Amino acid sequence: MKHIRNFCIIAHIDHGKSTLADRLLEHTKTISSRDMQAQVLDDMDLEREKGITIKSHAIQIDHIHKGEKYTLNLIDTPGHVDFSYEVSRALAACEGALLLVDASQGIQAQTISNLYLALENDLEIIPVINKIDMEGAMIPEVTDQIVDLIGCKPEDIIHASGKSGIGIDDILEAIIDRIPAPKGDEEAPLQALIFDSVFNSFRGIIVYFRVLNGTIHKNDKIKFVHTGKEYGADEVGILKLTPTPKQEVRAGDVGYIITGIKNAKEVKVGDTITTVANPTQEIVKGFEDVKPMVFAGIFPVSTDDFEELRDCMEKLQLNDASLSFEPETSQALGFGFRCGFLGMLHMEIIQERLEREFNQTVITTVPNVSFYAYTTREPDKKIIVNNPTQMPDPSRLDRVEEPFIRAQIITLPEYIGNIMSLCLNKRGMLINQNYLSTTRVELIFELPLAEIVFDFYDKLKSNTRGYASFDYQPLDYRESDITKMDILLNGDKVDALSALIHRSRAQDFGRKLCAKLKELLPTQQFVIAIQAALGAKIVARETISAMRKDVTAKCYGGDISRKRKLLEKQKEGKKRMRQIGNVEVPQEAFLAVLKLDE
Ligand SMILES: Nc1nc2c(ncn2[C@@H]2O[C@H](COP(=O)(O)OP(=O)(O)OP(=O)(O)O)[C@@H](O)[C@H]2O)c(=O)[nH]1
Repeated sequence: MKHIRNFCIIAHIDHGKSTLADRLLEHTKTISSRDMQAQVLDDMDLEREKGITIKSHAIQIDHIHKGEKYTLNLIDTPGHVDFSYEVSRALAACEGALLLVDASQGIQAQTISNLYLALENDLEIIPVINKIDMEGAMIPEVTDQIVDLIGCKPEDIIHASGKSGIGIDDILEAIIDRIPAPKGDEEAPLQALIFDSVFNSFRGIIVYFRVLNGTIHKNDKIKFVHTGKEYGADEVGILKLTPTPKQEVRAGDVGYIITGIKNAKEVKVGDTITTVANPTQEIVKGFEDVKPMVFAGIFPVSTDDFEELRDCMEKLQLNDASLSFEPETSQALGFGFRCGFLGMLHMEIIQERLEREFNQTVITTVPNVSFYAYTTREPDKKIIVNNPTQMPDPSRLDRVEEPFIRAQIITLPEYIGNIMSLCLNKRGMLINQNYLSTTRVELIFELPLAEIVFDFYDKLKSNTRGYASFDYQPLDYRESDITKMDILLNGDKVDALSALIHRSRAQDFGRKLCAKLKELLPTQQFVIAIQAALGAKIVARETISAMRKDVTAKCYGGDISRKRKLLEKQKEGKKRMRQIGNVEVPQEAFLAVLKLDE
């Protein structure tokens, strides 16, 4: 165990984690140059296409240092704020973290939040200034920022470039010298923490764990403490580039196990594995349950596929413990699921994974945050509203509360004005303004979550020409004037298009939404009236006149790749469309809220 080091790489998004991981793997010959490809750990197609890490990835590196052989378990983690739950789980399996800071960008919002997560887990931090090969590298400035932030000495900071390979030896040496070896007793009863799992169509369910105490052997009879279920350890092993079977995995190490688990629900991330013969008395402290930030419905395009969709969602949940869902019925869309996501990017990824990995064609409905509502009859009883249809009728409604967040924005002083007007426009309040140096300022705002989940990040970027980073934490619930906006097509209310909105915005929102729907709904052989209503009051109206129908020309508004995708989908025989009354509604229309023009 003296020769094991478990570490992860944490950083703000795009500061170069995956590229640095590639260099570490290459340098230690974990991957031969023949197998090497850029961002080798990002093995999902989606990760490669988007150039972002979505999942944490574990891999074992063998490394000889001063004549002794070491085993280094590396866990690469995502940088985007939507995936910080992945990061916190990865941290629990490590004793140390490389904290990368891009030399041209300096410390950004997620550098700080990920650092705090690492410190909460008592990890040894190795600060690294990365991308020093870049022309815009500001090494002295970034050094000062890091020294200020973590209170280390300038000489503790390693200078590196994942691109050109500078500093890789120094990093390997620091991992071995500075990160403590794992503690634990190989002879004690088995205690292994499940930190991830995945459904593999050939092998079944693969569970990833970190052994804290004891040893897990092939063919051991094991038990999951939380569920109480017992299994045979058909295969145990370690995580090389591909899973590599072993006779045993000992305390301190990271590994995988394959058992005959059939039901995805039996595996819970954060659960403890022990043996039936010599069970541990202690449960490892698991992970906090994730709190979803955004809710939306996911419906099969054809109602017959509901059970199949449920099965796929359960399998996907194995690999993404932050996804939550429960059955929902919509008048317009039939049976589906109300799902909780960590953010909009997460929602998009889930939809894409369902389509790519599980071959499902789904419709996603208007996302909203979770509100609390109270009725006049029972003013103390909180009703959780994750779906506009759960909002009590206005005549019974006492009050509504909405979630607020604390946002931290780091930017250049010249953009303070733009950011102030953006945040005030989003019903935000400035709480603090703090100069980190003469060229960098940190702004703290309190904002309603509903105002930031959809397009805030994009707006922030465009208002600051990219010179702002952003992170947020949930704060509390505050009373607010939230109202339900209904959409009617030819006089029929379409529940899947309803939205919850602050009253001050409602009129304007209704008008824009009707205009957008007019663009997105295909013209049909009859007139379609689109109306927005607050209670019984119609606040906006648009009309689509009758015309001969041309599905692709109208509903995808000229976006070629979307159009091609639609055509492909149609070839497969399933359109992402729903017939509501006599109106055909394409997927895009359900998400029209996200595309409203300012
Ligand atoms: N010049 C230079 N560019 C780099 C270096 N390391 C990474 N990059 C570039 O920076 C971008 C982001 O790198 P990634 O390794 O994908 O960053 P990441 O932190 O893993 O991103 P996420 O996982 O999505 O958070 C890519 O375009 C890389 O080519 C470096 O050392 N020097």
